[in-house]
Amino acid sequence: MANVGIFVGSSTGATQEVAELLEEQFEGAELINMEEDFDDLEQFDDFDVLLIGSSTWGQGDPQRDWVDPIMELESETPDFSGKKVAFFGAGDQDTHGEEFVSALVKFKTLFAQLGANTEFGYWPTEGYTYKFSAAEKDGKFVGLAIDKINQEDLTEDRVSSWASQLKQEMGL
Ligand SMILES: Cc1cc2nc3c(=O)[nH]c(=O)nc-3n(C[C@H](O)[C@H](O)[C@H](O)COP(=O)(O)O)c2cc1C
Repeated sequence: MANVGIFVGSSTGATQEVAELLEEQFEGAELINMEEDFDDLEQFDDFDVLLIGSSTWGQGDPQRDWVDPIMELESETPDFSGKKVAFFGAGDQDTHGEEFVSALVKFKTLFAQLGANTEFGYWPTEGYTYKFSAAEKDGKFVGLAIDKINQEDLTEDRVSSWASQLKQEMGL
């Protein structure tokens, strides 16, 4: 099995919870919390597969623990060609439905610019009610959208189906 690294930024634990569920699904995966475990960009080198997790804040912004790593990725532009990358994150489609999980697209754009293959883990928008999401492309989210605040009961099923989908798409 490929080395899977799950990198997650989470302020109230919602995206962290998803990361932990994913860790159970991918045998041998390593979970890196961006606040507690992340020191430098070389940590991405250890993995063939990256699962990148971030909630959305402000006007569709990434979670705060990602701010510095994103700036470093943008300035140092490491070569991520050969890596398979997918994205997940929590949002609030009711109170923040004007930018629901919008941060996911920023990660997808960045990792694609670094040469990674990011065409994995598109997720249906059916079953969500939101006004707008920058993370919606051709009628699908560019990664797994989770809403712990309004749809917590759906989280486990969403995570396990997304994990099965990724295993198939990535050939894991
Ligand atoms: C000030 C504030 C701004 C937020 N902005 C957004 C947003 O733009 N889009 C969204 O989907 N959710 C937004 N949220 C909701 C959070 O993403 C949501 O609470 C999420 O579960 C937090 O996940 P975390 O605990 O993994 O950080 C916002 C919440 C707060 C308090």
